[in-house]
Amino acid sequence: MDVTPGSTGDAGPSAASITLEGIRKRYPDGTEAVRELSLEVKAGELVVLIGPSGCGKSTVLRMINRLIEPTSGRILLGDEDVTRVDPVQLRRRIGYVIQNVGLFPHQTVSANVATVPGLLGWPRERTRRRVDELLELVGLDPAQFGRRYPHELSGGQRQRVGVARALAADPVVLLMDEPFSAVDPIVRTRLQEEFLRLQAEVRKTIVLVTHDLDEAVRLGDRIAVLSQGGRLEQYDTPAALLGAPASPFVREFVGADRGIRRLAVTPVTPEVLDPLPAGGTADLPAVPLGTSAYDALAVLLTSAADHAVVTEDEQPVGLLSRDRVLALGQPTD
Ligand SMILES: Nc1ncnc2c1ncn2[C@@H]1O[C@H](COP(=O)(O)OP(=O)(O)OP(=O)(O)O)[C@@H](O)[C@H]1O
Repeated sequence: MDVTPGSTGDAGPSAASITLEGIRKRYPDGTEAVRELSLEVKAGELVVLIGPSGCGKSTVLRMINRLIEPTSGRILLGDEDVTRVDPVQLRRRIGYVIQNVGLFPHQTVSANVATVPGLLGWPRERTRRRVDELLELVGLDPAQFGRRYPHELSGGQRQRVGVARALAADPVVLLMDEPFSAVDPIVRTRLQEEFLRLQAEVRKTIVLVTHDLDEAVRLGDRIAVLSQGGRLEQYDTPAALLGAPASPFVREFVGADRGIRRLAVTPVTPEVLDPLPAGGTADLPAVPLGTSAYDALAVLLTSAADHAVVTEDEQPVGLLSRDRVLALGQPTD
């Protein structure tokens, strides 16, 4: 697999779809961690696995890179059955990021990021260029951080090195198990935002496990909600999941404040606007079209107005009432 800068700009050869076909995992002690799960992740898509503790999320993730062998079922990367690939070779093509990063403590940041290129036998100069490129991509200056050791970094910086290391050999898939949970909430939000920017650039196929519904809603193109035994309760976009939970289990799981969460993922669109008043809109607060309903509501509450004027290219296009915004948070089921 070649790693030419610029070849990572779309979901072409640098990302592969993942298909789970009726996978099952029964541990030797008889625990049925995953009874039967089928799921398809498109190339370049970020899918979040979420569900209560012990429902089998990590087991599913680790079956994809064969750290855990499925008891039965098939897992395809693109159209290739992973159970027929040598597991060591497979793992070099799948980036894996875990909660406490798992950096090698006695190796520098650069050496950590160079791990997989080293295993693949890349020439030294190519590896060096790739390491610098990746450190820059995750927002760490190679000259400043490349020679440090993991203990000389903050938790957030370590996390970024973990992501850079996972991306080093341009994997076709990235698996992330609670990647942001070891840092405090403020750093966490910032890392999530940076990560979304990074994903917009590299467009990997990503499967991410989390306990945190806000994180799932913020990051996921689609969210798979699992219950005990790896049962798939719902597989949907964040807005659809929050707007129309498919079962009482999902409704309870997404919780009572889902209206607020829904506002955060619902943009203000022309359909919800009222016509502009004849008398002008001079005193009303303004929000651009496409703003989240959550941010629009915040503007209305802060200005104590009943309406905001919605703009496109700074031109007023309609009026948004507070009632209309609140209605956007109502479930559709
Ligand atoms: N090696 C093992 N042997 C036996 N049972 C196991 C093993 N590993 C995990 N399990 C069990 O399989 C089930 C699923 O575990 P898994 O770690 O996949 O869940 P999870 O959803 O990732 O949990 P958490 O959110 O708490 O990390 C649990 O009941 C767990 O106790």
